[in-house]
Amino acid sequence: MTGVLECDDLTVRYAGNVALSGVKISVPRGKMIGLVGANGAGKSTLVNALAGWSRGRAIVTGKVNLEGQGIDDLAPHERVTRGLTLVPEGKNIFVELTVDENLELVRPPRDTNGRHIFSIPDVFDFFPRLAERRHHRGAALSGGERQMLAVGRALLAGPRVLMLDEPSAGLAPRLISDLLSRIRLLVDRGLPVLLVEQNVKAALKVVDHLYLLERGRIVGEGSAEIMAADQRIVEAYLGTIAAGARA
Ligand SMILES: Nc1ncnc2c1ncn2[C@@H]1O[C@H](COP(=O)(O)OP(=O)(O)OP(=O)(O)O)[C@@H](O)[C@H]1O
Repeated sequence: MTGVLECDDLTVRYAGNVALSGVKISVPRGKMIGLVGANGAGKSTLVNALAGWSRGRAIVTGKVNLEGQGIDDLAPHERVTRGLTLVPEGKNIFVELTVDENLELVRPPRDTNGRHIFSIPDVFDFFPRLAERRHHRGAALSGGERQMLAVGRALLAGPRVLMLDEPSAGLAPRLISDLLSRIRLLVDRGLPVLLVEQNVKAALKVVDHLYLLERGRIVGEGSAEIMAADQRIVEAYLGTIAAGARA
């Protein structure tokens, strides 16, 4: 295994119901890796299992490695301390606090070795809209601004690798491509990103490599170029593009 974050034979069961089965993925240094699949395919189950938590009583087996070290026995907060950062679906901000306060609350990592270090001015450089809204409370932000704030908070924690669970949920198409291209800039600065995305068309524009998850199993993977031509991806997610190309 050579990625910054890897898992092998990762399996998650909920009361006998298998939500994830024998999953192997790798997130290499400086790459953006996409994970797509239909509703209920197991995408959130996978990133949550990597982060060390589950929404219910789950039995998790298999191996998870961060920088070559097994982290299977670590609690979620210990994984965060090691630099494995997840922005979960539904954001992760304090709605009663201002943008500034949300950012100031994040404790930077003690051990900066191998971490991607960002300051609050860096966050404002990546998301200028947040700087304009810095005195507004989380509750007053739009969906896109909340997502930027959630990502900004994750950056301040000094990630080794950043996992994003459907950052585009609820955003207008123009905002989706803007957000994803800003995240791509972070990757180009070296930060490895695992992106769970329902908008496959938008994901294919920014990721290096894509995994396709169906009913808890990885059923396809490849470069963005190869996966954009994969029959299953075209039929399930890019139908209108294919139809447009034929017209
Ligand atoms: N707490 C839970 N208890 C029991 N089953 C669960 C639980 N959470 C998820 N599941 C099941 O695990 C499977 C995968 O769900 P998951 O939410 O990971 O899918 P997803 O691909 O993220 O879907 P979506 O895009 O709708 O969020 C589904 O069959 C779901 O019903």
